[in-house]
Amino acid sequence: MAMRMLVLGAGALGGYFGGRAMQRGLEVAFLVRPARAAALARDGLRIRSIHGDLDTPIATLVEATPGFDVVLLSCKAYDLDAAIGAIRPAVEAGACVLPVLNGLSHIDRLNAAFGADRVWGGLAKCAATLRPDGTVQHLNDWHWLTFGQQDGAMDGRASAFAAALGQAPGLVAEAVPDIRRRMWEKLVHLGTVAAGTVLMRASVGEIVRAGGRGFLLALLERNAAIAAANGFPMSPGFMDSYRAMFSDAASAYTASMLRDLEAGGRTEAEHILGFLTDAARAAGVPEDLHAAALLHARAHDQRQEAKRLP
Ligand SMILES: NC(=O)C1=CN([C@@H]2O[C@H](COP(=O)(O)OP(=O)(O)OC[C@H]3O[C@@H](n4cnc5c(N)ncnc54)[C@H](OP(=O)(O)O)[C@@H]3O)[C@@H](O)[C@H]2O)C=CC1
Ligand SMILES: CC(C)(CO)C(=O)C(=O)O
Repeated sequence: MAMRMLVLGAGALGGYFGGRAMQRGLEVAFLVRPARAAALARDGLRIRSIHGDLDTPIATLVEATPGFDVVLLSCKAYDLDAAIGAIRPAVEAGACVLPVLNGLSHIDRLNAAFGADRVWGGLAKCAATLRPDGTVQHLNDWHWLTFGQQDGAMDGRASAFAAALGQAPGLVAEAVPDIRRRMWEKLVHLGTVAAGTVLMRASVGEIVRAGGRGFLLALLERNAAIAAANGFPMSPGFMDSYRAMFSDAASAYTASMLRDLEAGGRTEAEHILGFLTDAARAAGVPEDLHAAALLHARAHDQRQEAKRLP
């Protein structure tokens, strides 16, 4: 019998991974709020991607029901409390939660709500955005969904879910025994691109061409030092590949946080930059660059909330 997946949210990542899971034969329903439900009923799910477009009607729910194996949690961090309430009926009926949120601190909140045996670690290396017309736009060729049970077990439902999703262009799903380390690696990567591109309001290439390679590499080194202080040193190979990425003068790469800010949306500043600023302070790592990026995003969020954006 096909595995059943409930996706909370049909935004950029929820829409992308949910659509790919449908293509792989899983039974997928999207738990959405009324405005998105109405748009999806009218237009269906539309994905535009280098790995193939998708236009399909989808099943939506406005209240979670029992009967799912996995809940893909794909809200922004600032919506987490409401999302926990929304998925509770599915999780209490037996589903596991696979969060794709960036950052780390949501795991503790999910554990407190549902118990660690129901909550997997997870991360997405996939750049996507929801266009104003509701289309999910995949932005590059990254297509990795990585997850794992927190106890590291490789014989449980996480492995079965990875096998059901498979590994093919468009979506490479992998269950791993060391998801905490993988999430720290993602945070070192994301913390660099988010703090760097948000603070400078420019792409990696634009920052490098403006003379900011050292700024980006300082952020990378500091994020790696924070991870190491928390028990997760980055490997030399990891650091070499990300030093190269953050030195590329031709790169158009930006973080989803910069896209949110430029679209006039709210940012996940506290969840990502606030966490890293606190973690830098606790680890004795210089915090000034993170603190400046946090302040910049916080100030934007205040204007955004007060509807004072130009
Ligand atoms: N986009 C990217 O490239 C990447 C994003 N991430 C991380 O993934 C997470 C999701 O990001 P992204 O997909 O970009 O975000 P989006 O804003 O595109 O999508 C989030 C969706 O969650 C929905 N949502 C929020 N709360 C609820 C709720 N209570 N019930 C139903 N739906 C809800 C929103 O619906 P509504 O329309 O009703 O507001 C929205 O559609 C973030 O933590 C981000 O940092 C990680 C890797 C890459
Ligand atoms: C995968 C990555 C780093 C893509 O930029 C991301 O998570 C984000 O921008 O939020």
